[in-house]
Amino acid sequence: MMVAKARAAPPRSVKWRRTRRSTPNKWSRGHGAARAGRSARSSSRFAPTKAAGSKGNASTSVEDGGVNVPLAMELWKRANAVCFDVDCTVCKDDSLDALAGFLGKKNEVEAWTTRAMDGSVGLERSLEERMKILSPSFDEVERYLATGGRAEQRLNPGIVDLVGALRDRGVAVYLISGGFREMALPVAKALGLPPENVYANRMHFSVCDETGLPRNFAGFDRTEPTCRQGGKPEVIRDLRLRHPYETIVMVGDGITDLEAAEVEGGADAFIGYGGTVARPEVMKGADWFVSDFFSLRAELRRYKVAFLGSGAWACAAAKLACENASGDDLFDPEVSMWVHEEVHEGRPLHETINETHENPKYAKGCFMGENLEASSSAEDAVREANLVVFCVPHEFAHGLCVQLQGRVRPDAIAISLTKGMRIRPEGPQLISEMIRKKLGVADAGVLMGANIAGEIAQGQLSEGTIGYRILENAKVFERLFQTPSFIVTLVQDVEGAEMSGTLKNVVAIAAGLSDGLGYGSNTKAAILRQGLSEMRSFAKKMFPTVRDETFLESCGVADLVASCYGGRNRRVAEAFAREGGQRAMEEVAEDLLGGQKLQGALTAGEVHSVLRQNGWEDEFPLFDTVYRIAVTREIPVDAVTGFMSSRQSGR
Ligand SMILES: NC(=O)C1=CN([C@@H]2O[C@H](COP(=O)(O)OP(=O)(O)OC[C@H]3O[C@@H](n4cnc5c(N)ncnc54)[C@H](O)[C@@H]3O)[C@@H](O)[C@H]2O)C=CC1
Ligand SMILES: O=C(CO)COP(=O)(O)O
Repeated sequence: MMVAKARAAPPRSVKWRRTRRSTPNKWSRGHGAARAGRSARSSSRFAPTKAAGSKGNASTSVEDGGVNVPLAMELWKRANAVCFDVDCTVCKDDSLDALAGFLGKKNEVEAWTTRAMDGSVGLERSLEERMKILSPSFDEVERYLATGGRAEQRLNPGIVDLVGALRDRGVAVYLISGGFREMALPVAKALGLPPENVYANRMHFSVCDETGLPRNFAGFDRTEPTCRQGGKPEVIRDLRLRHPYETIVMVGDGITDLEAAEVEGGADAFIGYGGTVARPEVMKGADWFVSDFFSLRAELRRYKVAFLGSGAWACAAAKLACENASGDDLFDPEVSMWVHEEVHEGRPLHETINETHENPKYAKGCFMGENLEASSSAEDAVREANLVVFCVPHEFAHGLCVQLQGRVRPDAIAISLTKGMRIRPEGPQLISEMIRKKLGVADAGVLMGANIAGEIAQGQLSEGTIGYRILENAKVFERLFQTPSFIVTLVQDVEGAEMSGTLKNVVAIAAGLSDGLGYGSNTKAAILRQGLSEMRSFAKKMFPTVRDETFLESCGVADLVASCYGGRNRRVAEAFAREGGQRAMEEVAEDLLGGQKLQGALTAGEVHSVLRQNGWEDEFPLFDTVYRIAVTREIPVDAVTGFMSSRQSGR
């Protein structure tokens, strides 16, 4: 939650800015946010980066940076309203300076503009002095606007696109100018903004008695807040009263813009713009200082995706994500992937992946896309990510989460593709829950479903189910994974989806045993039926909120069918049964899977520990049987159909 603004309206002197308070909650967000203090986090993205340099009439070389870039970026991405200053921000020049140039009074006026913008005199005084010097007639203003002052030629590079992008995603855009409406309205028009979104001063003109037409300058409207110091925050406070905006960001080049984010009810973040003039006081005080609008555009709503894991499913899912990320403005096109380091054919695996964009050991033939960047460091892979896709075999999940504690952006949202659970003395924990808690991410859902990796890598039609808590986040992941051949459905049942995906691996072992024994379709159907029933009961005992309907989705019955006919658990169990259960299932898996990991046998052991702890073995005869055949090997392989006799005897 946001903390209240500590500072009252700033005094006229510029000195207050040097003693800006430092707020401890670096990552807070929401309505009425106090601007945060300097960030303790540092990363290549957040550290000041060299910008292309100042543009327009700027003379200083500009560095991007700011006192709290991560928070400002976050607020920028979630802003409901953005207020732009006009002169030297949206526009390459100051309209009064330009009008002065047109009237041959440039030097006198410019000196007063600079004094207002760097804060050495109050805005009202500066405006008064400049207008005294200019004193334009109505005709002169009109002629200026029709010639040198044409809005289209005054706009800074990138602003039209930026405003368009903001409006496309439903962000309200306002112009708040310390200049005059006469100059600001054509600018608003050029940006496609309605006049009511413009806050600026108004000129008065005397009226010719004979023609009734406006003639000479007769002062300006002193009731407009924009004509005085503290006027911009006043406008923003007023916007908040009239609209339910949770987050408002101010963008500008001057002290009066910075001030808009310094007071209670003002903007939640201030982005300093140095593309025209880079003012040292503004650079010093801005939450985020940029030298052009392109960096704001690039950051807008961009999700940076990182995959944790590089096995068969991780690679097939990354292929979907890379395809979408490269063509959808919502995402940063570069997708990073953590690769558990190993040497494959004499080379570090991540190097080979970076060269070929394919994982030759775990997902041969699955070209993920040129935009995939593999790394052997999990920390590096997630550093900039705000979308984390977790897909490691479940036995490695806890270790990886511990390793990454405090290394993931807290505003990140995660999705787990891992099928499995964690057993603790106090009971089972969903992997998604562990991710949320250990990694400290804002939300974690799951993507489950009938997703045999090789088939998805080939582009065969498949379905997936996203189990979510927060719909908005699920929609982002839907957009990341859905393709014409991978159809995603959303269910508000993380526990149901994740438990289904986890438990079906145990049933798939039973199906493989049945295949290995040479039984036909009827026996396998009985295993699937019993398995589905036990999956549902177990899931509900663990998590009472689990919904029956979830088992009818791809993550339920469809995954069960796919895995019991086509999966690795089935295949390994079949081979195990053919050998008469002579070797441990892990050994058989090692022979057959070339390093890929079997989840079903481990899960059978984990599920059994819960059954034993609660005395539930009899209620779950299939799960119990799989454990005794595949894990402890205490009963023969052909006991797999024993659950049928237990039904007969009413067990
Ligand atoms: N393969 C599939 O068709 C599907 C798999 N899943 C699930 O996805 C999860 C990941 O499976 P896959 O991507 O298929 O992997 P995989 O089984 O194909 O490959 C094993 C992965 O584990 C990594 N690894 C080995 N030692 C490790 C260690 N000490 N620490 C961390 N990682 C290590 C390997 O580098 C490799 O990336 C599993 O929970 C699985 O059930 C879900 C749907 C489909
Ligand atoms: O989860 C899977 C399919 O949805 C893959 O299962 P296997 O690990 O048994 O291949």
